[in-house]
Amino acid sequence: LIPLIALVDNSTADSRRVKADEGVLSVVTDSSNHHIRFPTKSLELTKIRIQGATELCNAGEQPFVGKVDLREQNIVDIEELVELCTRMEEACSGFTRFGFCQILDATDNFSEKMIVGWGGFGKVYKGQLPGGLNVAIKRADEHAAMLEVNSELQLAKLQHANVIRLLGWCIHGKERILVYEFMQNGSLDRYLCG
Ligand SMILES: Nc1ncnc2c1ncn2[C@@H]1O[C@H](COP(=O)(O)OP(=O)(O)OP(=O)(O)O)[C@@H](O)[C@H]1O
Repeated sequence: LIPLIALVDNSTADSRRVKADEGVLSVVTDSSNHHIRFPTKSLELTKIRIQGATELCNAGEQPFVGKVDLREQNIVDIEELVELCTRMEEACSGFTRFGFCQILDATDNFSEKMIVGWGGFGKVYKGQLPGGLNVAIKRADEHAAMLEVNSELQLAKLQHANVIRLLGWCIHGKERILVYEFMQNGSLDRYLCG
């Protein structure tokens, strides 16, 4: 499981080499632009640098050794992915960023039996976090347009007693996942429409 992590700095002529800041892994991309070489084994890759900008994003913790083929990992466009992560970090600041492994654990590997509903965004799974908290995990369909993810996010940012609370999010490869508090009593439409 390789996450969406890259240090890609196109801001200078010798853009292939990305310098490390404190706590940030230094990587060198090869000429095909599809590989990222990790000069050393890192067990604590926690941040990414984007386009030479100063801001750093949490990028989860993953072990990496040597060379990673982004295409094999279904990460087709690393820049898009990095940009998406940045936007999510901005849009969802204050919300937890869940690791994909946490999501897999919580949903028993997206088991069918954990599905509680299906909406315009995609399937909704019931999950349980390690502390025992029940959550609703919304997994965007592969074809779900970015528009839907964004509008879901706009709604999620509303903080109100009568609006389901967004707890966090996860982006992994092509996966777009939102984690909400779980509503034990089901959907309102069941009460309204029977
Ligand atoms: N937080 C939650 N807790 C419990 N169940 C949920 C939660 N969120 C969604 N569900 C279940 O998943 C179903 C689909 O929800 P979702 O919000 O994705 O779509 P919708 O609002 O019903 O439709 P649309 O996305 O098309 O507007 C709901 O009808 C409900 O049964």
